[in-house]
Amino acid sequence: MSNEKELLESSKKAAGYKAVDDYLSDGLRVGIGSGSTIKYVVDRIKEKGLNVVCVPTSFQSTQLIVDAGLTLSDLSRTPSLDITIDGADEVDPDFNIIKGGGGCQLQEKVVAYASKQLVIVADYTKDVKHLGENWKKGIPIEVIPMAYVPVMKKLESMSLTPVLRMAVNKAGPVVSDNGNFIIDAKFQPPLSNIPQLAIDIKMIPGVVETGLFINMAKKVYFGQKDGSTTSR
Ligand SMILES: O=C[C@H](O)[C@H](O)[C@H](O)COP(=O)(O)O
Repeated sequence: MSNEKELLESSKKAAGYKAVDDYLSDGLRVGIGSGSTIKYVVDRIKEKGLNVVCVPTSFQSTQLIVDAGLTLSDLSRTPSLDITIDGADEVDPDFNIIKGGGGCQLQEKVVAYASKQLVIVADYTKDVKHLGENWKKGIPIEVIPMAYVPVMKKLESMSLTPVLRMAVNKAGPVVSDNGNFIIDAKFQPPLSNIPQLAIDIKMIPGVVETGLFINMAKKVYFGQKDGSTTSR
């Protein structure tokens, strides 16, 4: 691993460990987010031997929980959660968040909404003044397949630049855990009125969910290069 990659990994680990240490205890019902930082949350839960019930937010998250030997549940059995810990692609000072770099934003938002609180864990590159400062891939938007062309046209009329997310080791588009497509709506920062933009995108017929998480997280941990964490 290059030095920069190592620093990034240790910052993810720092954030994941700190959130578990500060927020989790035996008996809690916990939403487990998705992405590379969440791996460290699961590692820490396992390391501490915490007796928690885990509800996943993706296929990847389910695998992490199962592989770690933690108790797996779902929203049918455990519809109310004490807390969800999840990653982020970017967080601005108003706690507007972009998620969905891994295409998991739909289940992540459903699980976060079922939780009393959402705690975000992220590396130092995600801590920004304006959304789009470091994250250049746009706002991930999950759409039903038959609607993707008109949804893209509508997004264009909203001054966004939509791109259908393509698979890497498969021909054609990425298919989400829910059988849908993902459009990445690129934008020129800074965005204005992000809460309204989130509503406007969500209102387009065919859109299932957006990766804009507004007013959902109250606490964010950013891992730093030296292995410490900052929070807000
Ligand atoms: O779809 C993916 C999720 O929203 C992730 O939580 C987000 O992309 C951050 O992932 P990572 O921890 O790998 O940066």
